[in-house]
Amino acid sequence: MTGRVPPTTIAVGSDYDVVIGSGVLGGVADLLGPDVARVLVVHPPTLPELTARVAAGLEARGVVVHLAEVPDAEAAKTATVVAELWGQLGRAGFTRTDAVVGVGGGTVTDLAGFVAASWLRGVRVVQVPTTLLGMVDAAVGGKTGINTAEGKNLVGAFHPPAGVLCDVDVLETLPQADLAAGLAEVVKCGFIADPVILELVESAVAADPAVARSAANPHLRELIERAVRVKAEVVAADLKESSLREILNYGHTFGHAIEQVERYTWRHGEAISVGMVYVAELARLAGHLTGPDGDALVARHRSVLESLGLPTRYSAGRWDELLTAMRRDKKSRGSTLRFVVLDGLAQPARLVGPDDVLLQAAYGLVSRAGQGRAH
Ligand SMILES: NC(=O)c1ccc[n+]([C@@H]2O[C@H](COP(=O)([O-])OP(=O)(O)OC[C@H]3O[C@@H](n4cnc5c(N)ncnc54)[C@H](O)[C@@H]3O)[C@@H](O)[C@H]2O)c1
Ligand SMILES: O=C(O)C(=O)C[C@@H](O)[C@H](O)[C@H](O)COP(=O)(O)O
Ligand SMILES: [Zn+2]
Repeated sequence: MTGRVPPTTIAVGSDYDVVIGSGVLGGVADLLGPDVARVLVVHPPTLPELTARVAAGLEARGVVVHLAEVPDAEAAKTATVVAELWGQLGRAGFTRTDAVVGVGGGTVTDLAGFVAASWLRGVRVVQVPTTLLGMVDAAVGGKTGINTAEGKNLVGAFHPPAGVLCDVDVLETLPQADLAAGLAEVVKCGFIADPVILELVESAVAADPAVARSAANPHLRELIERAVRVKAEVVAADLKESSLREILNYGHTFGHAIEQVERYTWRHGEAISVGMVYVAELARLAGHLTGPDGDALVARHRSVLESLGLPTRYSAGRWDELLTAMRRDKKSRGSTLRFVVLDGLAQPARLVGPDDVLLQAAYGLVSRAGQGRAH
């Protein structure tokens, strides 16, 4: 895929680097610092070989490795799992010079980051994302967290990693649906900040739609780098989401609600795909997207996402549950819902407290009786 291309390093402000390339996994030990004696490697059950490679690399540098296998996917992001990992760290005597390494998709990097943020009030974490979504989004930016029964990512901390290593070779084994889910967050970066991303996706789809949705997408490396650059720039300016960072949450108010209502049986990127179409429709109804250009931009959301095999519709008849979940969105202020919308391509804005009639009308435009993930 990207075999001979040298690694690219993208700095997140002056805090840490995201390294993207082929065979970059060996860099984990260098990011942990000279004092580290113990490392907890948090990993899913699906990646035994990759985990063993990371562990062997650390052991070769004299580090004592403790492996923590956690449940796959969203089941990892629970208080129960966090408490188990705290127990493991305590029994092994982890001190402030020791560290956590997250090897896995976004669920693992969110969990590992939160465990590192909370242990002894903060130890070093190095993130080794193994999904496209983890590389372009979850592992970058220091947002860590877990879910509670009441909603998505309701408990967490801002805890930037010491570094992020994105080894693009590992994407070869990623299931196609997970690759496409990662592309949803890449496309998000295209709509909020970097339209070249959309052009690259559209040209790959025009050449071969099946290839465009796979790790063989000829633009994949550039897409990863562009999405990471968008995120790095935003996060460097506003780590704690006082304002600008909210744009990375485009499509997430409705998307997170779908995830919760569906009890996390939808992939995050799939839910965010529908969420982006929802908020594009809402922006049009609320007068943020107007005229033929506005119509075309809403249509482009559907065409790009559907061309990648991503869902753009959600079942009808779930409005009350969705609204309850949306009210717990972190962008809400009191009982006022706030959405990231577009005033145009790469022109993010905020929609504050839209009328319930508009909210529900936008739902009508993305829902169809009896349809779940179908387009
Ligand atoms: N912190 C943030 O800023 C941020 C940003 C975006 C998303 N997220 C979170 O990320 C999570 C979604 O992450 P995800 O899409 O990576 O899902 P995931 O972590 O569930 O991984 C998807 C699936 O791929 C498998 N997998 C991982 N790497 C693989 C590989 N190389 N080969 C084969 N299989 C592999 C996993 O075992 C899992 O079954 C959500 O919880 C979301 O909330 C966080
Ligand atoms: O980094 C951010 O900020 C984001 O919002 C990126 C999102 O893609 C990501 O899903 C994030 O975890 C959502 O955060 P939340 O604050 O809405 O839980
Ligand atoms: Zn997301």
